[in-house]
Amino acid sequence: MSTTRTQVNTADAAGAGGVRPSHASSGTVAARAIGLQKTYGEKDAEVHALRDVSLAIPAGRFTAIMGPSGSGKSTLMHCLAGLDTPTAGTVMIGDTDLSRCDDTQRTRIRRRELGFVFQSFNLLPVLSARANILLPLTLDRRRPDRAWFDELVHVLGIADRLDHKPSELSGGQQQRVAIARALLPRPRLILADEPTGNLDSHSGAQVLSLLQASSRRAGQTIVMVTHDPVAAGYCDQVLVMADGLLVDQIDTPTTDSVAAAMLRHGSVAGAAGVGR
Ligand SMILES: Nc1ncnc2c1ncn2[C@@H]1O[C@H](COP(=O)(O)OP(=O)(O)OP(=O)(O)O)[C@@H](O)[C@H]1O
Repeated sequence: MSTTRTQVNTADAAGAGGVRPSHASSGTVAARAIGLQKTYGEKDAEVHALRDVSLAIPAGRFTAIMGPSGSGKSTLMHCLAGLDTPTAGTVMIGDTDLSRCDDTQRTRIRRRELGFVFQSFNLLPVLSARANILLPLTLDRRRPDRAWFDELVHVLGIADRLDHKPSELSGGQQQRVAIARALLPRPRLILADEPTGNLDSHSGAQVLSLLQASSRRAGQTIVMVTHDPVAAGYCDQVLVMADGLLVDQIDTPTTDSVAAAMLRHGSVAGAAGVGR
């Protein structure tokens, strides 16, 4: 499908030669996509999920990715996470080019540097909530920070659900277990695909405050896909996707500025999440 959309390129902005985003004062980039393309299917069934996306995720900041359904947000997250291989282009995590890593190196980066919260939670059904939260550290033979574990399960409201299996938890509780699992190892980069999608407004606001504090206090880099302008208002910047392209960037977003951008780019503002 051809497109007349104007493309934004934040990779230039945070790299050489461009206008640096005002908030990226340290200039450090946690992750970068360069000319990223992802095509699913073949011939008549081809879907260009990512057409040509270049962006820089500033370190220590909370970034939202927004855009209409099908615009390529999840595909971008999966490519940034090294879970999906781009058809063309490069993903850099810090200074490491993911495409040049072998499976062992990629696994090490995923375990040591990245944390994920997916729409499907990806909790192991046979394990308790506690064991699920501890799993990334267990696999990496690392000891958990007990105080941080206790704080996380308390703030996320799952302290009394730790001995339950995922099937014994509500969708919102499973989501909060997945968030605790992602945050406990204190990864440098957290990729969260609609982390407040299954939560009521109170729990959603708590999760967003926790994510915001993780970037402001602990310097973690967080990238969150959301459809919700209120959720995006917790972020330092919003990147807007449409038709597999990055089409807009909003610095120091507010609920109103995000809602206006969503309407401009064809999303239904406030369709989901904590804004209702
Ligand atoms: N495994 C796949 N095989 C074929 N097409 C796919 C696959 N995954 C995604 N797509 C297509 O790629 C496009 C982008 O999908 P993606 O899930 O990245 O969009 P999205 O912006 O995250 O959407 P949503 O907001 O609805 O979650 C869509 O047209 C989708 O149907």
